[in-house]
Order: sequence, then structure tokens, then C-alpha cells
Amino acid sequence: MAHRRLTKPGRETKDALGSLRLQKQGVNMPDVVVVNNLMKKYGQRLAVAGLSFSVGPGQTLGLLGPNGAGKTTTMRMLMGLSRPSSGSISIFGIPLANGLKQVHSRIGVVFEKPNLMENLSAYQNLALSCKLYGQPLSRIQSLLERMDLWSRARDPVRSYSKGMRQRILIIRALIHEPELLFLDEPCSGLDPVSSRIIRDYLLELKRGGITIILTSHDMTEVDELCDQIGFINHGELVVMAEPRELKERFGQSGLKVTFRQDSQISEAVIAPTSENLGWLAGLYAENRVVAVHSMEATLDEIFRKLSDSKLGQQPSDELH
Ligand SMILES: Nc1ncnc2c1ncn2[C@@H]1O[C@H](COP(=O)(O)OP(=O)(O)OP(=O)(O)O)[C@@H](O)[C@H]1O
Repeated sequence: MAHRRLTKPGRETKDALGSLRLQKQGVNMPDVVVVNNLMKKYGQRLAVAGLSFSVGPGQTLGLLGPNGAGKTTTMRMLMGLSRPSSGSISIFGIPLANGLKQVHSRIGVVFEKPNLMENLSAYQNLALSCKLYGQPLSRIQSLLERMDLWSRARDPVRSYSKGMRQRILIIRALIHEPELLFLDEPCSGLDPVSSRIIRDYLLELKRGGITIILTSHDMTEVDELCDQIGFINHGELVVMAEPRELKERFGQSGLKVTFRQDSQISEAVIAPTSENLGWLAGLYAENRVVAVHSMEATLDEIFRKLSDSKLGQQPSDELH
């Protein structure tokens, strides 16, 4: 099933699709989320130390960082579940300090902990959400089919696996066709099949123009889904950039060289320095090269680099 455009009927063509068209034509649309100098203290502990960033319409931002970096604390403040110690958040141009009421119907939230009604079936859980948001029950079947769960729709949620629960949570967050979706580690601990179903669905939503903010430890997921990556360490935003830009700036591309050594085949991964290229030229001259493959820097490698505390303390204007 093709997911319907994630805006209220009637606004569909004018707002969301129109916005995307305008973006493509180079007309700047207002940011969906604007975060300014956001801080959160737990007693003396500074969990979030002054984050500022914005997310444009239709963008997917991934918040990355090591354990304890402040990602979930940031998400909880964005979701309106936790009050910032200082700083501000505005969503659709409306300050969150005024309460969630004005933006509630336009955002979808997937909490880090499943909070489904265990004794009810997936269908009943989703029917409750439909009633809450004034949505027709007819939406449920197509969403469950899309997430490959229709055959289990009448089973109680307590009999579901973790991956199935997660898919239900995502459907529930989308039942009212929000324009902005928050996901805290959407595929954490899921098998590749469940992760694939969820990621494919998120990619489909992206194509429909939804704005997404997610946290993740999975670099493949972030690389595939995110237009921007915000790397947080010690509660600070170390860098905010496109995945491609991160790889160019912080990654080290390399060459994998397969060559003959004595009567054996050996492999070496080398950085493209002049010394290494000289060594490679020598191998070519001796007709010992079997294959050379270029290797792109991975986000995993960059994650390790950025988690380094010294890099985390670089002045922000060098990195932003
Ligand atoms: N309710 C709380 N009370 C006290 N300290 C907290 C609370 N919640 C989080 N913290 C602290 O705030 C800091 C940031 O935690 P947070 O959960 O935001 O990190 P994270 O980046 O989401 O980590 P992870 O990747 O492990 O989920 C940590 O030092 C954590 O111990």
C-alpha cells in the first residue's frame, strides 16, 4: 500500500506537497524544528549543554553519540516529555514552552520503551489511537499490512516479539498522519528482517515529505535514512553535517590491495599517501597486483573518531 501523504486532508496539496515543490524550486520554507541553546541539568550533572540546531521540512536528522551523550534527554525535551533547564524549542514556529497542545496533532512520537496495552490486540491498540485522534478505523488494516502484521492483528500484544511491538508503535505514531515524527532508536535490538521493514517504511514516509528526528547507534541505519547527522558528545553538538560531508571531513578513504607475495596471495589496506602509492607502483612494476579496490570511509570509523574526547572539545565553529 502506498502511504498517504502525512498531512491533514485538504492541506495536502497546498501545504506539504506545495512546500516540497517550493523547496525544490529553491524557495526557503520555515524550519519545522528550531532548538536554541538547549540545556538540561539533573542536579549538578549537565546532561545537555547548550544545543542549537534546526530541521527543515522533509528532512531527516539523526542524533548520534556515545552512551550517555545526551541524545535521549534531548529527544525527551523535543517530545515535550521533559522540561529544559534553559534554552528554547519551537516546533512549526510555536514555542514548546507554551505546551504541546498546539502541535500535538501534528507530531508522532515513538518512545524508547514500548507502552502498548499488552492484553489488547494490535488492532484494539490502534483503534484506541484512531478514536483519540478522530481517525477512521479503516486506516488500521492498510498500515498493518504495510508493516507485515495484518495476519497477527487480532492477537494480544503480549504475544508479540520485540520487532512486532516496535512496528505497532511506529504505526500508532503515524495513525493521525503527523508531519513530524520523533523516533528514539527505532530499530534497536531488532533482527535484520524487522529492521528492514521499518527502514523501508521510514524511507517511504521520507519520500512523502515527512520530517523525522531519530536517535540511533546503528551507523548503517543513519547512513541510509538521514539527510543530516548531529553528533552529540558530553551533551554538546560536536558536528552537524550530511553523512557524505562527514565522511569527506573526518573519514579516511583507503585502498584494498590484493597482491602476490612469494607464491601466496596477500591483502593490504593502505591510506593513499605518496609513500603507499610508491609501494603500489612498485608492485605494478613487478606485475604482482591482483586487484585494487577503493574503500569509502565508514560512519563507524567516524563515530569512533568523534567520540574521542579531544575532538569533542574542538571549538564548534571549526566543525559546524
Ligand atoms: N532522569 C535522570 N536523572 C539523572 N540523570 C540522568 C537522567 N536521565 C539521564 N541522565 C544522565 O544524563 C546523561 C545523558 O543521558 P542520556 O540518556 O540522554 O544519554 P544517551 O545519549 O541517550 O545515552 P544512550 O546512548 O546510552 O541511550 C547521562 O549522564 C545520564 O546518566
